Amino acid sequence: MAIPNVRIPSRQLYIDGEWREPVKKNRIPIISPATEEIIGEIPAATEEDVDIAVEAARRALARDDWGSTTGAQRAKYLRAIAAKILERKSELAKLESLDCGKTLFEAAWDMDDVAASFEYYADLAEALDSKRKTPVDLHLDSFKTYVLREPLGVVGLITPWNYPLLMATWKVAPALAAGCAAILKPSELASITCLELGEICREVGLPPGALNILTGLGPEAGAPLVSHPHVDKIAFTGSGATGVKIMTAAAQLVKPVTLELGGKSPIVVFDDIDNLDLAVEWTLFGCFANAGQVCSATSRLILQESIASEFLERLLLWIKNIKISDPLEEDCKLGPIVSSGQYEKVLKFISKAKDEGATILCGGERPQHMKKGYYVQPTIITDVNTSMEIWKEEVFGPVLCVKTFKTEEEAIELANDTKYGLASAIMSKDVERCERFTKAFQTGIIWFNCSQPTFTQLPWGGRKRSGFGRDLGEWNISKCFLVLKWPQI
Ligand SMILES: NC(=O)C1=CN([C@@H]2O[C@H](COP(=O)(O)OP(=O)(O)OC[C@H]3O[C@@H](n4cnc5c(N)ncnc54)[C@H](O)[C@@H]3O)[C@@H](O)[C@H]2O)C=CC1
Ligand code: BAL
Ligand code: NA
Repeated sequence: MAIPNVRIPSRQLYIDGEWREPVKKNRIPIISPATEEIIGEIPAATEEDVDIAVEAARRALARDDWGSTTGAQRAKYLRAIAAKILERKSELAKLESLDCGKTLFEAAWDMDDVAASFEYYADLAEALDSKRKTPVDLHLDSFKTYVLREPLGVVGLITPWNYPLLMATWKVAPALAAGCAAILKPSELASITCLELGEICREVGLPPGALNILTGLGPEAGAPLVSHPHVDKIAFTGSGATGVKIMTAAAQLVKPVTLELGGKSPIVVFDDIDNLDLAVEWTLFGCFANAGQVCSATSRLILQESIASEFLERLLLWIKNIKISDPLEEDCKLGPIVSSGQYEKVLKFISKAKDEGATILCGGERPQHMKKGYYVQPTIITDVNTSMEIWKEEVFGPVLCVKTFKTEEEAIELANDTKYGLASAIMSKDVERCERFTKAFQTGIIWFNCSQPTFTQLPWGGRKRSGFGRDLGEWNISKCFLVLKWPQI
């Protein structure tokens, strides 16, 4: 099978509209998750570069060419970025796939979503112009006022590796639509396409400093951004542990944060489903898409006892059709885990589950035909109890754990038996029951008879330890990147 060729561009940090070598000249190797070979390198920013980028962002806000733009003017830049993404879609998808190991098919999907997000926030930027000033009637002759919506200022956007360019876009597009100046810090494990976003911004003539892109390590490039006194807000997607560090550091400056921290989401399957195979397909997609490296992956299957054995048999049949290969190969359905560290972590979760007495129904190991690369077989774990680590902790790999239930009450209790609250799914043909679950599920996102479809118009985010704040939708702009004030006139 021919693997498509693509050149990895050599880039510097994107600061003030230009490529700029990191002050300390450090670089980080890019390791292919499919071959374990070094395939390039990215610049590694440190505190010194953060200072330079923050100054560039502040200057952009002070300059008319960015700081005094209307929403309609900013929408033009966003649309131009969307058009360039689509123009380079096939190359960007290949770069994404090479960098983080996701299948080429899924990477191409991501690029469509990236372009659609920029388009969507272009529409919202235009709509902002008429909402900038909202008169409020105080029913008084002596006092008049209005509420003014302004960009929040300089915002730091710290993003993960599972959907590298898409997760960056979910924050960059609304920040620019609102008129903020942004500093994006992508994950050191997958930064290639985010650097290409810098090139695209340069090509479309986005005013210098409006978006700056600092690649580098979390503690060296992310932490100084969080503690910088002139960064007005941090929006973060990633692990709970890093979320806690960010919130703690930001609290010292009373800096607002939004946190999207993943989860351990349930998929509850009732015995009244019409189409067993369709439910099986959604269950597999919900847990194994992107090799399970999805914050909203429905990785706890809660299955009605009466159909459990038949459902599991079908899962096992379907799982055999999942093609595991180099993610750039056509028809690949499951690529590698992003890095050796994450790969080891996933295997450790599986071996701990075994030690705690669970049964590995299938998978659990490296696929024998893949000699190199961080591949893990799609894995189903049964005989799980609620005190086991595999039930409680986010694996971020292709690992599904299963528990059965008899009654609806029991299903609800199991579904909510988690510290997380990002997403949940229910499979049942009983519409009223689905409605009851809408209320019962303690999560921000709820799917009926499917798992994972995501829409740019709808708020994305969690409850409990999955964090707070929302990406996507109009709430993202209004709550994260705009600030309200009112003058008495
Ligand atoms: N919610 C989600 O979508 C994601 C959840 N995760 C979870 O996190 C686990 C570990 O993955 P990691 O790559 O280590 O995630 P991470 O949370 O450490 O990384 C996310 C981002 O935070 C940055 N970062 C790390 N330490 C920082 C600090 N002290 N200050 C500021 N920024 C910092 C990283 O450089 C990266 O850009 C995964 O196994 C998974 O469970 C990982 C990626 C995405
Ligand atoms: N479906 C994309 C959301 C995430 O994993 O962060
Ligand atoms: Na990578």
